[in-house]
Amino acid sequence: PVPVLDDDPFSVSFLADPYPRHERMREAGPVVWLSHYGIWASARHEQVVTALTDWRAFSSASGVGLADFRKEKPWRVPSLLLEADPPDHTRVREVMTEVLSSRRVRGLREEFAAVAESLVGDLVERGTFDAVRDLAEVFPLRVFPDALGLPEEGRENLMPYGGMAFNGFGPRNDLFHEAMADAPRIQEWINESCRRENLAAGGLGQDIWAFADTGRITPEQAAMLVRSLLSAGIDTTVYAIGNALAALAAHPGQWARVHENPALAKLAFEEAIRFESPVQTFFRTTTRAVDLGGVRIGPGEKILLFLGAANRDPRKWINPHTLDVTRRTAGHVGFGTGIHACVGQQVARLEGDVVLTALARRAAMLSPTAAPEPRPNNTLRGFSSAPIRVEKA
Ligand code: HEM
Ligand SMILES: CC(C)Cc1ccc(C(=O)O)cc1
Repeated sequence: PVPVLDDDPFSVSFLADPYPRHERMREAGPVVWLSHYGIWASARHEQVVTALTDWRAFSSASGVGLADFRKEKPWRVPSLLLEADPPDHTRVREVMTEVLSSRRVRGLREEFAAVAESLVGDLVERGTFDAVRDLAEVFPLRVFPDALGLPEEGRENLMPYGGMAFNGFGPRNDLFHEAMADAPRIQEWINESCRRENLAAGGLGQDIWAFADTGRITPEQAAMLVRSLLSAGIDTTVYAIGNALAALAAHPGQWARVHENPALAKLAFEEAIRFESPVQTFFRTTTRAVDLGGVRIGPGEKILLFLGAANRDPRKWINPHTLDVTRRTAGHVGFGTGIHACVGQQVARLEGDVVLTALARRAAMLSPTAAPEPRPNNTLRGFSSAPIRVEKA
């Protein structure tokens, strides 16, 4: 018989302390039934990877949230990337991969590093600061909108829009409704920001629009692909950098290793994404009856994939609950895997690398001055505050 659990994985109590609940789910079986929402779920690495890899049986086109687009109107026009399957997904993914190529991202390093050095230099001089409010929420909003080519005014709408996108994958709970409170105005600003005339030459937005000139994509698709960058490119890195800083401050032995060898910064960021995955969950919808981990799932059913739990599955990781900046992180699903694997992961890695490198060179020690304040979100795990003290090198 299939194990049945009555957890509400989108409740504030679950989101505030997910790891014991993940453990219970993993131990109950490879696939479980969550009766609260009437959905399937897996918290194990093997089944999460199987579902993400088998896009034919586990589709994104019915939405990657709880809402099934075949049964209810999505809160916004579905993404051409995230909420599409091949063949529709294939061509726009190729364009996005070219727009966010390694060479293009390498070209961002100098500017990103300069901003990180300046910001971190000032904060280390201060001696104590809030890793989230003063750094994790500031740095991405300094560098990414500029890389995109967004106008200066209105950028304060970016995190709230990310809040809509990420809470929008969950049920219509309080987190969802609070995020959507100002939806029409924010969506208007987002749609304006996707228009070609509002994007600066030389930015990633214009790079996308240039593909419309070649006929590879239509102008409508170009606007929607810019919207994808606005949806996915800010809150994810804000939470990831905040999580990395909070985790490293809580593990002084790990920070000491990064400080003595700043080249470890990139690996430390990757391990932090495994250890405290910014993106905790999202869904797939079955297109046929399918067997997953010995459990038979019928067609047209939602399955919730716990990436954060898969990244701590003892069947895959040694000492999964330990932060180890020298760990071999290959195989973590913090950026997903398969055809929808994060197309912006090189940008994310660059941001984490330059921030942690700048700090590694300047701070001999980090220590928390108060417990980090969780910031509940239906999809993202992170903090609204993480006060730390730094000891100058
Ligand atoms: C640490 C930061 C980030 C994390 C943890 C993250 C995580 C993810 C994950 C797990 C997926 C897979 C979704 C799925 O399989 O349904 C994904 C897809 C995606 N990400 Fe990221 N992401 C991050 C940063 C970014 C950035 C900076 C950008 C833009 C520059 C970006 C753009 C996208 C896009 C467009 C997709 C959809 C790809 C597709 O469906 O083909 N992400 N991301
Ligand atoms: C982890 C993913 C769910 C992040 C994400 C959000 C939105 C989009 C989009 O294309 O709008 C793409 C990726």
